[in-house]
Amino acid sequence: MLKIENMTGGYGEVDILKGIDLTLEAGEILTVAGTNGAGKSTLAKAVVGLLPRVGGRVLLSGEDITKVPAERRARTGIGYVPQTANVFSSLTIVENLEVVEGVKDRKARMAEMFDLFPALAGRRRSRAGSLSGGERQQLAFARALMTKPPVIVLDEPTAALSPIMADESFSRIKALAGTGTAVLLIEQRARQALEISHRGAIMDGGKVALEGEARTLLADERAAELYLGVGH
Ligand SMILES: Nc1ncnc2c1ncn2[C@@H]1O[C@H](COP(=O)(O)OP(=O)(O)OP(=O)(O)O)[C@@H](O)[C@H]1O
Repeated sequence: MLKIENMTGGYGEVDILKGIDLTLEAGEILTVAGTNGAGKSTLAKAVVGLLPRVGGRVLLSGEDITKVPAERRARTGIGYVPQTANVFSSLTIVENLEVVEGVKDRKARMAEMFDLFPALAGRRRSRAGSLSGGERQQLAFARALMTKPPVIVLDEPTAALSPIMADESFSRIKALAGTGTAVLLIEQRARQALEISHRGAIMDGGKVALEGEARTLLADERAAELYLGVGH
């Protein structure tokens, strides 16, 4: 579904990404974990088309989309929920969903989103600016799902959430993958993320330091010691 080949790039002249190869199948969750500054968010931006300078290739269903602008990627295939939820604060929840472009059968899709995010359903006429951080994150997630993208990139979706809300978020992500969506999941809560993932990649210094089946990484002592933290 998604193939990243020898991806390099950064914000200026310096390469933050130093040759990343990753693949993601339909219905698969791939957790990308790693130390602060390893380049996880930069990788997410490169995949969705928001990094100023990118080398290598990104293929979506076999099609080279490396040069496709971010807006078109968003409309046709790759949903993105950035670290800081991008919602329109002055618009209501419903309006935030109404303004997403490229949505087929909008009414039915909005109903599905309210089923998936009951907390939003109860506040549909509230302005996004009045929502809690967690609710805003859910709204950003719902906005990204409106077009039914085959691939979704989530940049630390649980960062602003309480442990209970994070659990809910992980369940939702798992259910989403169960419907066939491919999920690239960047997470600080690496252990929990790997527990719902099929595969994992651990980044260090702009490269993939370790990659494999999620359960293998969870059992890997070196991964645990260096990257997954004790007690997480
Ligand atoms: N907008 C930017 N302009 C210039 N450099 C940036 C920008 N954003 C990030 N960087 C740099 O790129 C490197 C990788 O940052 P990135 O945010 O991708 O790491 P990360 O693995 O997501 O870390 P974290 O877990 O802290 O979010 C860091 O050295 C950072 O300073």
